[in-house]
Amino acid sequence: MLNKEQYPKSFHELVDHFNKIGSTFNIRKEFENDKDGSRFKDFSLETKISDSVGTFLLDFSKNRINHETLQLLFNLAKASNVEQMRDKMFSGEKINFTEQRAVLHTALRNRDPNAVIKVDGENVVPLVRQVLQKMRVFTDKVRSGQWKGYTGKKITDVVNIGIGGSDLGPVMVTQALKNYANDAELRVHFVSNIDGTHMAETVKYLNAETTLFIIASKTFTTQETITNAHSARKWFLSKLVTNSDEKHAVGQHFVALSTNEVEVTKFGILKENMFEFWDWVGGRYSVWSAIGLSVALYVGMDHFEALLSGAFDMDNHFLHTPLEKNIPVILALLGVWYNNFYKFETQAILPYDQYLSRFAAYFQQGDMESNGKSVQRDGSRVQTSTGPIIWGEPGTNGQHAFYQLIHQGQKIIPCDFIASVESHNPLGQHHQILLSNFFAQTEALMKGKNPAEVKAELTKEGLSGERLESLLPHKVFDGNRPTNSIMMQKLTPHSLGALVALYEHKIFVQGIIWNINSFDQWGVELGKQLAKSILPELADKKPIQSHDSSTNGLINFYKSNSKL
Ligand SMILES: O=P(O)(O)OC[C@H]1O[C@H](O)[C@@H](O)[C@@H](O)[C@@H]1O
Repeated sequence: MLNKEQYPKSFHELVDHFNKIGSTFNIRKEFENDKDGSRFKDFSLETKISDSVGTFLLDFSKNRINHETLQLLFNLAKASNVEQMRDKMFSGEKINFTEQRAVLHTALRNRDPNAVIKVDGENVVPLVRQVLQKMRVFTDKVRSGQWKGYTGKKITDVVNIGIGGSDLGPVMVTQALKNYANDAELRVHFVSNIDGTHMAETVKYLNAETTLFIIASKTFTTQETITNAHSARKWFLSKLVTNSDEKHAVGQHFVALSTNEVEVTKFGILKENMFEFWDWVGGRYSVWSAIGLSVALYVGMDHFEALLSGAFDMDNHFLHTPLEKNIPVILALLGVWYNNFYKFETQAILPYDQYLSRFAAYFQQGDMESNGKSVQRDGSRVQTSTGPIIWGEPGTNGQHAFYQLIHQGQKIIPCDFIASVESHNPLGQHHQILLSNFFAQTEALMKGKNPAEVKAELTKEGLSGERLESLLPHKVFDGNRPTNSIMMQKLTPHSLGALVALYEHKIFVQGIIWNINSFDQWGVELGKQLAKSILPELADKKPIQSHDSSTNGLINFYKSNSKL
């Protein structure tokens, strides 16, 4: 039950509004009554983000909303102090109060030459720019071949060892910007999983003489990353000839991205080979920091900085556009409408772009680690639903996998469809076929197919009588399934930066409305703690009794069957 005092008046007005229209609202009917085509005009935004990013079109007309719904949602955003909290975040206030940290991934991509952003009285902008400059010098050296491996050869392969925010961003962005890279010259690989298979399969065909390892870890204490880093070093050292200078060789092949200089140095990585970032950069927002080094190596520093500029342009849109025209705010509010009033639990992100194949996976962490919370800022229990379950795959692959459920399942899945007008690979008719699917899916999800339409279709196919009647219900589509469509001109470093920042800000706005701290992640701790206590128990074959019967049973099964 909602506690009336906890939610602003606008929330309760939305409850009433939902009770009035929620169960009967039909998007198809709205379009059927939309004789002058105003629904698209009223519920879409064509916004030029900047010259370099270009125009984003957000069509949100295929949602279960009318003008009143939107107005009430904007009221909710205002009553929740979204604008004030946004300004606090950008100005470096410690809004991540459980960790007593500022939330300043936006400072990493601030391109204003005169910007001043202070944390504890210190302007962080010069620090950010120093690291960017260091990244430029380093990436230029590696890419040009000036940086040599221990036998004097040019680096051909980069292995980023990291997990969570120190992996997913670089994985997603290097994939997205593959067109800007040259795999014949320099390839990137990612090892995240503690499963030895990940490391073993990655280094299998690599040449130690031409491989550079990046150890990416904000804390430099993450078990998976540090274990993988030690294994990488062991593999690397095993490839050296007997009289090599190990320390020197490691120096040429291992660099670190971290906030923790002490641990980096302990590992044996020289300070000059450490690229620093700061505790006010959250792991899942760190691709804009030194954590993006693998991206910069792969596509070059100019393209990496273009990514930052694109994000900065979206930051400015978010900062300076009234809520009613603010793309991240609108996406966030639509999500709140479905999450808190319709009680839809999941949200699919469906890019019609092979380059964005890891985009949904990236925002699984971005969204679910940020807003998968149950406690409000004052420590009391949240009385409504919070972060959605995020999932998705690129179209058209998803169409042949899980779209059946989206079209005809009992669950309603609001979906974001993302596509570009132009393809980097205009192979024959491929792009038009891709886009025809992109357009068709949201139309089909909205319209569905009613029994009369199915009947007419089956009759035309020559079916009648019992066969027709028995088949009919199976071919009916309810429709009324909500979608957003986001279109941009082309997937470039600029537009990608803007797109990622757009989703980051969507997550931010929702976190503010739910009154939670979107910037800590205590929920990942418990499993880690328990794993640490279980590890020593796996050292021998002696059965254990220290857990519940299920956990004991599983551990003892392993122990009795392993070759310990
Ligand atoms: O970069 P690190 O410190 O290795 O952390 C890696 C990941 O660890 C945990 O899962 C969380 O804290 C994530 O937010 C983080 O991205």
